[in-house]
Amino acid sequence: MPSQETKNTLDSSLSLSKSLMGAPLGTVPHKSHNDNTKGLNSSSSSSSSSQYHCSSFGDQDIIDDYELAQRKAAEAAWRRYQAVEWLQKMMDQGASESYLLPKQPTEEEFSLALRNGLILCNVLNKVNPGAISKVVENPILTIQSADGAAQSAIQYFENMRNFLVAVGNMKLLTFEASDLEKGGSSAKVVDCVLCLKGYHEWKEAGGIGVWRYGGTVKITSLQKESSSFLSLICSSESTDESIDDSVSSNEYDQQILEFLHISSDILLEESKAADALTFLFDHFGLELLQTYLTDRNGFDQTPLNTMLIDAVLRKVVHDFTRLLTLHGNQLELVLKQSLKGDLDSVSKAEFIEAISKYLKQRICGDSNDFSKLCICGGKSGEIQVTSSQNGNYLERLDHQQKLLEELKSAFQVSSSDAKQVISNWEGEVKRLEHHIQGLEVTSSSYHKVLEENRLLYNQVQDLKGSIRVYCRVRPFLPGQVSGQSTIDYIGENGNIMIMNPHKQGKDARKVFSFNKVFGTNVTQEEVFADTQPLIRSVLDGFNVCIFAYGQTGSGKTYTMSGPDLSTEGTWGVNYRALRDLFEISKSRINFVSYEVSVQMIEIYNEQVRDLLITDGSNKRYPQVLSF
Ligand SMILES: Nc1ncnc2c1ncn2[C@@H]1O[C@H](COP(=O)(O)OP(=O)(O)OP(=O)(O)O)[C@@H](O)[C@H]1O
Repeated sequence: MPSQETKNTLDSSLSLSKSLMGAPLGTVPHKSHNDNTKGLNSSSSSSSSSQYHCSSFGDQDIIDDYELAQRKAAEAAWRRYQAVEWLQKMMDQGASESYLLPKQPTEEEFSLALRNGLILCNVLNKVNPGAISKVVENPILTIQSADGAAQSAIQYFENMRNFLVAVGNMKLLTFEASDLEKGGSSAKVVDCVLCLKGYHEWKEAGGIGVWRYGGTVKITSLQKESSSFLSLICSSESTDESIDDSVSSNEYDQQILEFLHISSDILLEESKAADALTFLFDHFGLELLQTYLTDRNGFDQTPLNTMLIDAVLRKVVHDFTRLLTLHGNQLELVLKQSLKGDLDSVSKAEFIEAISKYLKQRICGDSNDFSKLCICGGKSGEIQVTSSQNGNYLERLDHQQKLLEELKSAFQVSSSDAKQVISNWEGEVKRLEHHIQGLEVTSSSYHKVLEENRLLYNQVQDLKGSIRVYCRVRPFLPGQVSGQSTIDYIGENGNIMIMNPHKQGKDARKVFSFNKVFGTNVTQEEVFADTQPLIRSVLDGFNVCIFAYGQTGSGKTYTMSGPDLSTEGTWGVNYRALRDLFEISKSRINFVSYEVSVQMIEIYNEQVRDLLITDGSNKRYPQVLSF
């Protein structure tokens, strides 16, 4: 990096460059200035004193010239630093040749380091792999001294020649091998390196569009002897040459370069413009081709051959080029008119304003007048076709625009409907959620109540007595002699008074107590009513046993089974109990799963008999007595 003082000098040089853009051209410094980087600090300070000294004498021209020369020297050094910085960056860290190139070399150091061509060839091979197939590696002698360099002249000449040929083939800025010798123009070498750097950066960025060095000129072969504008602005500034009147044209070119200084943003815009032109050609050029190929004269079946295809393609390109040329000419005419033909003293701002004005005119007035600019082989008919096609496109575009609007409004209606439905559903879901929560609360409280009820219910059953004895009085059977009944009295509290007609006095009557006594006229339903609550207790997990006891013919079977199974009204306790059992278990099916099994046995004469046996064996179980 330059020292602070040097940097200040460079900065001031740059700001001077800007201020020169609007300055009258042709001012030439009279004093030469030796471009020595290491002498920049001293030259900077000495120039300050000189400037002060000269101005005290009032010779402003001399001051300006000297200042300009100083600025050019600083700028040349700055460019050289840039070139060196890039070369060092491109060389591998620790490469043998990297130490040859100091960070801020003098012009002589710069030339000496590059003279053997080794750095240049290796860097070029990195930018463009394989550009130089063989690089002669013999750098040691060249750096020792100028004599050493001479000893390896043959080797480095080969490198340099290969480098210059390769750079020339790439259409980049080049220089003469002698420019690296004493008295040569190292500035050209710097230009070549910076040109290579620019090319490398463009390639690294993807290589989009057409690469132009400095944003002004497409690099082709550089004609040194050419005095054309292009070659002039391509030629390098020679700050190490003596600055006198003979280089006034160089000064002029330099200032033009500064005037046309184009930033990287504009380069990007240029690239976009190239893309736009490609799009334009794809869109209109190829449409033009289709128009030419459309059959209008009944030659649809005419076979095409390479020659015809080439001719048609050439015509399309030719017509398209003419269209662009017409635009260019029109632009030139309008600009000249706008600038009133006074092109000798036009400022950049005026030129830009004229272009803006032209653009506005095109947008406001002429943009629809496409037919004027369309060239279809000079045939007015084709122009009309293009105009009508253009009209059709506009109609179609309008139609599609309307359809699009309709679709848009339909979509908005559907969208709002959908939103309404969604919001309704959300409301409904919330309502259901609320309802379910209520049901959950009710359900849980219901189960609590149910449990309480179950406990209380069974407590009641228990309080009624875990063992209950009921007495049922059988009526006289048909055909029985209806003599006097021994039943004297049946009380409500479960007492029954039995009368013995064969006895007298207090022994004639005896009172027996039961839980309840059923008279002769009691129905099967009434008898079961007292037993029924116990069935629910069974399903609540309590053990219940109901059995009938009595002498033969007393009515046990009648009470427990009933006289007629086909008549539900006469069903006894067993059937009614089973019916309730199934009904209650069915009502609890969502909460409890029950298994019901039935066994029917008879104990008679101290023998147990299975009454549900179906094989007719009349099986007995004397061993069951053990339970
Ligand atoms: N409450 C009643 N009302 C009308 N008839 C009855 C009643 N109880 C019993 N009977 C009748 O009395 C008769 C004897 O009854 P049942 O067969 O039920 O007696 P049992 O106690 O079962 O006799 P066993 O022990 O011999 O089997 C039957 O004809 C029956 O229909």
